Amino acid sequence: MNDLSTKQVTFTLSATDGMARRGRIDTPRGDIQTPAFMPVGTAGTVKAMYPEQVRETGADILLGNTYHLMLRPGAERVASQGGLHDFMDWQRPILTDSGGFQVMSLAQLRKLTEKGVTFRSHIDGSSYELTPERSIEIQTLLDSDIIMQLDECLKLPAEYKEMERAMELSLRWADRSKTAFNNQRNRALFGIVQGGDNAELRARSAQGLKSIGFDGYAVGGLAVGEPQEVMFKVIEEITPELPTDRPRYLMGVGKPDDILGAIGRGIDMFDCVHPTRAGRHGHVYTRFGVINLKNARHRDDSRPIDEASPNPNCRRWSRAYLHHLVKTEEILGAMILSQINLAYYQELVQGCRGAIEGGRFSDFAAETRAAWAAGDL
Ligand SMILES: CO[C@@H]1O[C@H](CNc2nc3cc4c(=O)[nH]c(N)nc4cc3[nH]2)[C@@H](O)[C@H]1O
Repeated sequence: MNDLSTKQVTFTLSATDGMARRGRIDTPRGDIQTPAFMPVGTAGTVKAMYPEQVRETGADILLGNTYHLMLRPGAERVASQGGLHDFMDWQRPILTDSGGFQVMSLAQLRKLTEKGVTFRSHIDGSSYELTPERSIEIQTLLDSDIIMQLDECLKLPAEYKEMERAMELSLRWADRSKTAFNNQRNRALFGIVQGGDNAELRARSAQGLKSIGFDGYAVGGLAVGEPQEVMFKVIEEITPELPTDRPRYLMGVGKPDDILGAIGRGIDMFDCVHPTRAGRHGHVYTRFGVINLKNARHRDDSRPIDEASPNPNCRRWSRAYLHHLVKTEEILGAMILSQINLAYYQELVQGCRGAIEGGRFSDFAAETRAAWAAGDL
């Protein structure tokens, strides 16, 4: 294992095309080509995938989830096993969220104070306290390469006063997170912009985070049920407020159309459970749009998913067989469709990277959307 303690995390912007950006994040465990899609490995596994299969789809980085790992098996236990990379045998970069989102969405009976959040586990009801300091400690115990501040993510729509309160609390927690991070150079700390769907609150949040100073800036508080146009409006208002020489990460997004639109509005990094969750539910993503393989119309269809796809799994089996696996809830169905969906997401962001380099992102986006619309599914 090389000495990770001396190398730094740095971002290099190599090309732009309108608001779209092409770059690279260098970390001690390898580099991340941006725009990047990060598969979600919630409990230390990208569901139904071997780590090497995740890599083969083209992923440079995956997500671990602080909330889930803090509950089971516990951050100290992962640390005693050598950290999350060795525990799951994924030796490339990992980004961990701070736990705040899942506390708000999964935990029971939580109490939010200035100090942090006390909550009861959704698994066994045991109680925990998550503070900005403890979240940094947990993510450091996991030996994560990119860690997130603890924040308060509000569901939308929300009242102005609520959005302001949560944004200002998140800013104070950003400051405490930065202090607790103690300027570790072998990993990065990202701040998270909050402020709901209010441009002025979002700008104040970005300004506050910039004055504290972070290695990257996430846009939080989105992909929480708001319409796509609301999400896009917030993004196009906030990205001009963010430093150009730091990565921008849109948390929890999204479907292919969301990702394409957000790249065109200046976002560099994405994560979403959608490709793997949809795969487990029989929905497969292709160049021609999404196919619901549960539908009976596939049961006699001998065609493969996409015979022109670079992914062998799109050519190997018939839709009839995949329909059968989905209907019988066979484990292999979840495995195959998760791999196909993750490979498609990587194909999409790889296409965006090349299009931005070639100054043809808007054409690429238009061609991609046209193929989705015209798809002979
Ligand atoms: C709507 O679909 C559900 O929602 C999630 C995706 N949407 C999402 N928005 C997020 C916002 C934040 C945030 O503001 N702060 C922090 N720290 N982490 C976040 C993580 C986020 N993930 C999926 O889990 C899915 O279940």
